[in-house]
Amino acid sequence: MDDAPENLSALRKLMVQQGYQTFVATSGERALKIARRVHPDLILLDVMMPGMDGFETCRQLKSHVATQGIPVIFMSARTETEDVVAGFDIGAVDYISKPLRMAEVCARVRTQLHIRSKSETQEEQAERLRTIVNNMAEGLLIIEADGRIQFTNPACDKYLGYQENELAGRAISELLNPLVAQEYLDYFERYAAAPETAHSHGTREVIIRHRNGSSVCMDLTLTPMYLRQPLFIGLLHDITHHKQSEDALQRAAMVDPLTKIANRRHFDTFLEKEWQRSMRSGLPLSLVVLDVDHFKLYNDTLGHPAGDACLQQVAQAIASHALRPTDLAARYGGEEFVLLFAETDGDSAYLLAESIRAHVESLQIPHPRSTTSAWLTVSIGVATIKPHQLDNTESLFVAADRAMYVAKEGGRNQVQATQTGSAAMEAVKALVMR
Ligand SMILES: Nc1nc2c(ncn2[C@@H]2O[C@H](COP(=O)(O)OP(=O)(O)OP(=O)(O)O)[C@@H](O)[C@H]2O)c(=O)[nH]1
Repeated sequence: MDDAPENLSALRKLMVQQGYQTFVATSGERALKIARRVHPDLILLDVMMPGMDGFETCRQLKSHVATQGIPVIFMSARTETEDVVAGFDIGAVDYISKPLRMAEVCARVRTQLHIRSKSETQEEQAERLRTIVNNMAEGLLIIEADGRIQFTNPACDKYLGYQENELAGRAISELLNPLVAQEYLDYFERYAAAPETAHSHGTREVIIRHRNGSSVCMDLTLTPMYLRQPLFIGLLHDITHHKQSEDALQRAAMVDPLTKIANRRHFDTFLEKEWQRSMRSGLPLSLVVLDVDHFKLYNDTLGHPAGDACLQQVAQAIASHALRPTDLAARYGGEEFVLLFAETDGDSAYLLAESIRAHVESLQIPHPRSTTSAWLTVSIGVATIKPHQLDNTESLFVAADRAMYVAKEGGRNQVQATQTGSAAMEAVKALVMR
């Protein structure tokens, strides 16, 4: 922009020669209009103009959001320091003195365009990265070597229930369990001491404390980075849903579909665990085996679906007696149920078995053709053992089964118990006695 047409045409010619697309204006108003319309990469502004001068034009360019980013170079015969400083204060990027030396104009224009194109790419890149970080589904954390959180993205804040910037400055130990946090801190320290030798920490499943106190299960991928200082980029991936369905599947695999109490597989695992515990503690373990009396007859008389419903009722009654965390009731097969009472001696187990028997009888499930009772009944065998290294669970089952058959033969609807002692211990004792 210049009010002198000869200056304008000389400048235009020069710019066109350099390969720039050029627009000219002889007044501030016209220059503003063109600037808003074509959004040029650079504006050369004459300072002294009739009407709106160059400084005012520049002020207006800078006050308008669409034009404030366009670099302005002043051209003026007024080259006193205060004029030049005033030009820069208004927001110019350069100040060229008149009369113009065209080679100098070209050099200054080239420099400004170069700076602008570079800073634009940097800004664009930063903007792109910001958009990605703010919109990605994964939670992002930047952690410093001392375990302090430097930055979190919105997904991370959302997963963990925090406001924007609320996590910055906090320690990761506030989010993780102390052992896991210490493991990470040790890793950070190792990496900070020798960044070139340390390996990536990879991905692991962690339980993170939500702001509301609950726990969320997440995959945390940690990548070390050296950006003027050692930093750790954490990526959080929510696996709570995945975990829930995994847990549901696992639970389903432990439950008998008909009666909804533990299945045989679960019982065997449970027994194995309690057996080991009992060996360490020296406390007795009692196994109760129950079999529904004349159940074939029940099915034959009332039909298989009635048999199923009856098994469900019996299962619930039995399970209601497994009250302690060390007790477990399970359907072991067909119409056979088992209960484990850990840390329970023979007398207590007998009493428990007797109350289960009475409970089933009290359900008064009609069994029209039973020769034992008008109601459905169960026969129960109890075996108790203080297991030793050389014993196995099999022998406990055999003992309880035998007791159960004694109950069947003794007229059904009764409990029979056997104190097996420890078969292995008995064998050892027998050897010593010899
Ligand atoms: N309705 C139903 N019946 C089952 C199920 N599993 C096993 N049974 C039946 O349970 C019956 C078990 O019969 P038996 O082992 O001969 O013994 P019982 O008739 O109970 O007689 P005792 O044990 O001698 O008192 C069989 O007829 C099986 O078909 C089931 O899931 N549902």
